[in-house]
Amino acid sequence: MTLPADHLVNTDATEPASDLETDLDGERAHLTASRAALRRMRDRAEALFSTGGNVAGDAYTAETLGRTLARRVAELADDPDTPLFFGRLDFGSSPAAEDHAGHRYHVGRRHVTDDDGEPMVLDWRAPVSRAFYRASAREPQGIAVRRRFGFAAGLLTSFEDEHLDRGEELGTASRILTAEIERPRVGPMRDIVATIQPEQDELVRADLDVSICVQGAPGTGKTAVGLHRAAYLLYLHRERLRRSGVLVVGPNRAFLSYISAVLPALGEVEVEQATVDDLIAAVRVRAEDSTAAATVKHDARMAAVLATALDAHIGGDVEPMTVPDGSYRWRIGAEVLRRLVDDVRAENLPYGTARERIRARVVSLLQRQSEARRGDSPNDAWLRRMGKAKQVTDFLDQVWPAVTPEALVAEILIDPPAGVLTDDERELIRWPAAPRSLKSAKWTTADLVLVDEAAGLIERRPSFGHVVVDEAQDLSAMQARAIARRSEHGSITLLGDLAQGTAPWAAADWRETLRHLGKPDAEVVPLTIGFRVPAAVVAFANRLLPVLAVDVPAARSLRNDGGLTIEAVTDLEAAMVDEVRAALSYDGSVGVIAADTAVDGLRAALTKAGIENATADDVESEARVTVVPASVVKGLEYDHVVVVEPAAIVEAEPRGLHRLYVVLTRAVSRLAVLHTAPLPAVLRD
Ligand SMILES: Nc1ncnc2c1ncn2[C@@H]1O[C@H](COP(=O)(O)OP(=O)(O)OP(=O)(O)O)[C@@H](O)[C@H]1O
Repeated sequence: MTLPADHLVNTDATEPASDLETDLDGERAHLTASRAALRRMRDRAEALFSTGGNVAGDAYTAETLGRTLARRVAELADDPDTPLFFGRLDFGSSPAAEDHAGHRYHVGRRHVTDDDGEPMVLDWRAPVSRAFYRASAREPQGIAVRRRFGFAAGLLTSFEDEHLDRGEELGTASRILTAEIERPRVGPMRDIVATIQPEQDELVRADLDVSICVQGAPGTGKTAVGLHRAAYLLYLHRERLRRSGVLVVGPNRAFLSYISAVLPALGEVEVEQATVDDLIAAVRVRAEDSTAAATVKHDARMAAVLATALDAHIGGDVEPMTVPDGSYRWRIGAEVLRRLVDDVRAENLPYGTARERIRARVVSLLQRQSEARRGDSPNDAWLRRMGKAKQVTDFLDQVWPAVTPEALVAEILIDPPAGVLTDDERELIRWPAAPRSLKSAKWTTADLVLVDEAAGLIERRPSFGHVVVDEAQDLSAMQARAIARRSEHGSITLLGDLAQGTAPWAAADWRETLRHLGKPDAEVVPLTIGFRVPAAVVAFANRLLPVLAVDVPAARSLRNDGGLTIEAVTDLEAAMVDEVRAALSYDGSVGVIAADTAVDGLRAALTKAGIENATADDVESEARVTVVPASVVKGLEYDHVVVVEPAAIVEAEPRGLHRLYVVLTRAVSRLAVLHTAPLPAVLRD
């Protein structure tokens, strides 16, 4: 197929159109050959997978091999709608080209090799591919020509060349980049591998042991950067991260559904994605706190309250111990036992680990006596029996009693200790009555952070190799500590925007959050190019910034298209239905955003008008219209956004203006604001 010349974009005006078409045909042939090679790779992997069980010696090896091969088969899946490659690098002959001088590489989503093992497509994460994202006219990094490909429905339709060796560079003026950014959104979030920008790439390719905090205005690609960094790190440190794991933390389930397809599309299927509450849910939530009570429970001082309360369990009176053992009786004096407890205490272990350490030391003292008397070493069964001996357990229960996380939290909620909290704060969190049992306790969402903190004091938990935390401005100190416990030996990518902080405890400065996360020295890096929100909409939303009391760097929108309408109406539902109908005449998704309490009414109005609509967490829905409560819209985006009654959104919560800022920055193309009540003063003309 030959395309008309205007489909071809090329910075080299000296090249005649027919040459460009020949070039394009050559690229299409390479695409077809690469797809065929990928299919052969997959066939081979599948054949290995089906025989893997026979060749592997034992069941364990067979299972491990099976898992590896199954993942390999999944990795090699070819999606006909996503291009196998999106770029090409032609290395020149300058010294910077090193071993690649004169070589040409296609860059894509995964490695594809021909039957001789020669690369046909390089994975975007490979070291050579870095130049695709970073090379510039000023620093060509050995590249003579960088080519970007334009695709439509899986078909290669155009390309753009930058002769970096001749000082040509398109940067954000690239038409292929612009088309990608302006492509209508449908369904879940997509990957951005073809168009990662240099400032983003620097973050994506940061080393595994580096923790970073990214502060970026709405739509600057923070989420995209975090997910691509996870994929990059998994590629580079596959074995290490498979053992320890990679975790992505998002603000709510609607957001997690929205981003859930990005990593699998990049071949990464083994990343855990969770909200903080999911991550720490150890008890069933059956009640809600007042905001004031929750704010106390999320305060960092609660860590000290719990630690002190736990410490108070240690150190009852020590009596000498006598343990019967057949015809023998072993004795340990009080002084020896007291010293043993003090020694373990000085080791600063988690409480439960320390209790077991004391048990082990007592058994070892008994063992020494037995060896001296019997002349041989006791077996494992004897050691276990001594460890469980009533006298040993009684001693432990006396000096270091077992405590469960729930019991410890219940203790401080039944009678909040004085010392750290003010009297008012203690009354706020006090349970009106002690529950009959821990099972029947009316735990709240905020109690989850307390139970998790208590669990962390009692038992150390395994650390992920890398944790990506999105919308991190809303983390409370206690939530940050919960994440710190899960990333103690790993690194963190923290993503957020202080201006979008809506939680009562939202961060005012990143250093504080980083300190609670145990990464006080992580660099705070700004992202400043906006890929989502059109400039006119950004300008409107930015009028709120001065009243949000945060110090954040301004961003520049790459989008000069799009539209903004603000309309005072008398019938909100009718006006909303009209707006949605108008939006449906364009391509792309439509999001209606309103105060949480208004959502059901708006959905009913749409349904009555015959317009199919869905909720934000229903990603399977075919409906183009989604009605989203303002409280869950963070991180999401729609081509057309209809915001209904901003005043109600602002009034619904203490940080309502921050919420409105989030709501107004969800639009990719058009934003319509409908109101009956006056807009907040700063938004009025
Ligand atoms: N380099 C890029 N090329 C193309 N599209 C991009 C690029 N970077 C980001 N985008 C797109 O811009 C949109 C916004 O990105 P993303 O959701 O990651 O921003 P964000 O900073 O997390 O926003 P928010 O603050 O609202 O959560 C997404 O559709 C994303 O795919």
